[in-house]
Amino acid sequence: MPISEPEAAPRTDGAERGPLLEVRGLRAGYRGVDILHGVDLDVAEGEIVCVVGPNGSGKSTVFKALYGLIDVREGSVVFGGEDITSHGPQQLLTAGIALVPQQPAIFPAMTVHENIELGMYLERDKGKIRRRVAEVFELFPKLAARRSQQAGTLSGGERRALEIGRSLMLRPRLVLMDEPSVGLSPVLVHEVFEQLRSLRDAAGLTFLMIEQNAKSGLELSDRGYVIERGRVTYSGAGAELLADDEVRRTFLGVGKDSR
Ligand SMILES: Nc1ncnc2c1ncn2[C@@H]1O[C@H](COP(=O)(O)OP(=O)(O)OP(=O)(O)O)[C@@H](O)[C@H]1O
Repeated sequence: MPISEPEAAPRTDGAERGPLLEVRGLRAGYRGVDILHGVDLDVAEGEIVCVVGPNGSGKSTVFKALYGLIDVREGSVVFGGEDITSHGPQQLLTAGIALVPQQPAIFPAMTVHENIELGMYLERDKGKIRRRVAEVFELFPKLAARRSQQAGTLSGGERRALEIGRSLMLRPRLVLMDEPSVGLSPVLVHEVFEQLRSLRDAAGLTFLMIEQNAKSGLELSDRGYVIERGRVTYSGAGAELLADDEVRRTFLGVGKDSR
């Protein structure tokens, strides 16, 4: 598939070389106060992994620490065998990690095509940009059909797809997704999550997401981590966690909706 053509960064074999992303003993917080008290998590190549947990448990803080937005006080983050602890956003992009933020970051007055191109705004080689845009449109046929449409006229699900598509312009190996379900109706949440799954299957992408919508997130994911008060308290296959009585009682609400 396009994402893994020759220009792409060489892939490692997760089974032989360990996880693509390896987080060990992550300790981080704000103004001298630790929020994360030694978080460990792994993401293998081609996996979809979801971090869930109650409000204020530290999910966003994990992402901020991974993405170099706050200082890591202790612990390490290794990506594809390279120590990337405390790398800033630009270094992480170069290393092959993209972040799709929770807040929509599209430019509504620009077309879908122009928004996608912005994923490579530092690139001067027009041919390369054209080829990458074509790859993204191949993965997102619905966006391709709307390429000349103003991005501001897209539906919520299409906007999310646009942001994901734009993040793929630099051919990341790992995409961090900050609460992809936020602001979307249940139907659109399902659509976006199906999209992630098909991107994984079609383009071999790897996703690590945080989700408040624990049920949808874990249903979609290969594996999940539950974070409580800055510590991982459960981990396992998404389906296993969903079936676990304690996890259901604590995070999903027995007999209630997951949110
Ligand atoms: N910039 C900040 N300064 C100080 N404390 C912060 C800051 N950001 C978050 N916190 C605190 O860190 C703790 C964890 O917050 P975090 O946003 O990581 O939780 P979360 O699990 O993502 O929550 P939610 O599901 O509500 O988004 C909370 O107690 C929060 O008040």
